[in-house]
Amino acid sequence: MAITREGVMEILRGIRLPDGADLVSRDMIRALSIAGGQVRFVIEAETPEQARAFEPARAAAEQALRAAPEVSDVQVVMTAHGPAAKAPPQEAAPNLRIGQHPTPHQGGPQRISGIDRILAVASGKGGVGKSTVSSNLAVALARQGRRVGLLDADIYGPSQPRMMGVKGRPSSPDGKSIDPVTAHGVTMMSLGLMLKEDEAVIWRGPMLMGALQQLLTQVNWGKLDVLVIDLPPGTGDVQLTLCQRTHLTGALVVSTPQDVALLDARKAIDMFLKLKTPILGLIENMSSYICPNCGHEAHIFGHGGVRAEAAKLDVPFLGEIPLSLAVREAGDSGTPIALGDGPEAQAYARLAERLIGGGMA
Ligand SMILES: Nc1ncnc2c1ncn2[C@@H]1O[C@H](COP(=O)(O)OP(=O)(O)OP(=O)(O)O)[C@@H](O)[C@H]1O
Repeated sequence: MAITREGVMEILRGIRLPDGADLVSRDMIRALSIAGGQVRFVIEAETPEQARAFEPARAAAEQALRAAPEVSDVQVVMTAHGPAAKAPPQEAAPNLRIGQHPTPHQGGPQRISGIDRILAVASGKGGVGKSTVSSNLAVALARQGRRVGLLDADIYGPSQPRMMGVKGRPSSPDGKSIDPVTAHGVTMMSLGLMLKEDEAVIWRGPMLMGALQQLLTQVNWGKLDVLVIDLPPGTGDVQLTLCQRTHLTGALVVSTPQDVALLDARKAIDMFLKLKTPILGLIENMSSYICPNCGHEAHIFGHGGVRAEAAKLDVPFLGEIPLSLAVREAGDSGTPIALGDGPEAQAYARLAERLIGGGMA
């Protein structure tokens, strides 16, 4: 018989932290997944120091679960929040307004204080997996010890709250600045958290630019090694404003391998070239499909198109992410696949390693 969620929690209640509390009463367990006898979850500490102090508890949790007869394999990952405070579950300051006209701007692209690098994740075409890549890349970078922020700038269709499993409004201590939320070791902010569910954004360009400016400058990001920005698809106002006003380390362009997506990816690349934003590379998403039943590999959207395009345009090819049901399910359930250890998580770990190795993250 497989172990249940309650069974796992019961075992974890027995693991004492240095101050006598336990992992469950402290609400530190995230992304618990039980598949057959395999148990995986994340322990989310509040600071890197706390993560270090709680390491013996992580090891004890793994050992205690392994000893359970219904459990065949255990993986427990410890992640730490950035320095930003965890937001209380409800109520932002009622007088905080998101969506305003932008303030006048002089001079070239500005740096954001406390943030060392900014990566913009872009795509020419909608639905190619840009938001999925952004959240998973953020998680993979955090797992490799980076202090990571994730800004959902997909203002018309913010999907990061769902993909990162975050609910509730961020708080604002003074009606001007906004405390971001944290999830899976990543500090994050999305316009989706400031809107009521089902509320549509019906702003014109200037309001959009003002909202983006607020999200970049009024959020208490704390010290970050890297901020990942999930852009809206295409080549519109948000991209233009971001590249002109903010000092970006560079852009990562996500595409699926088929020609129609590549055509639009080329337009996005052309835009970044014109705006003099470095293109750090192309990522092929939904690259190949491995049937979970028989292991057959199928190339539903083709394969290798993005690598070939990168060679043609003389920009780096950063890697392939397979098309898999697990990626979609993980995104829908708010526990990005990069938290696990399967082939998709490994693809993201390689991508993160490559960016860190190149000084880009
Ligand atoms: N590698 C993958 N395998 C399977 N499903 C995927 C993969 N990547 C993304 N998806 C799924 O495809 C859908 C679209 O992905 P996502 O929202 O990330 O795309 P997007 O490019 O950000 O879209 P939008 O243009 O709406 O912002 C989601 O349901 C997501 O879970």
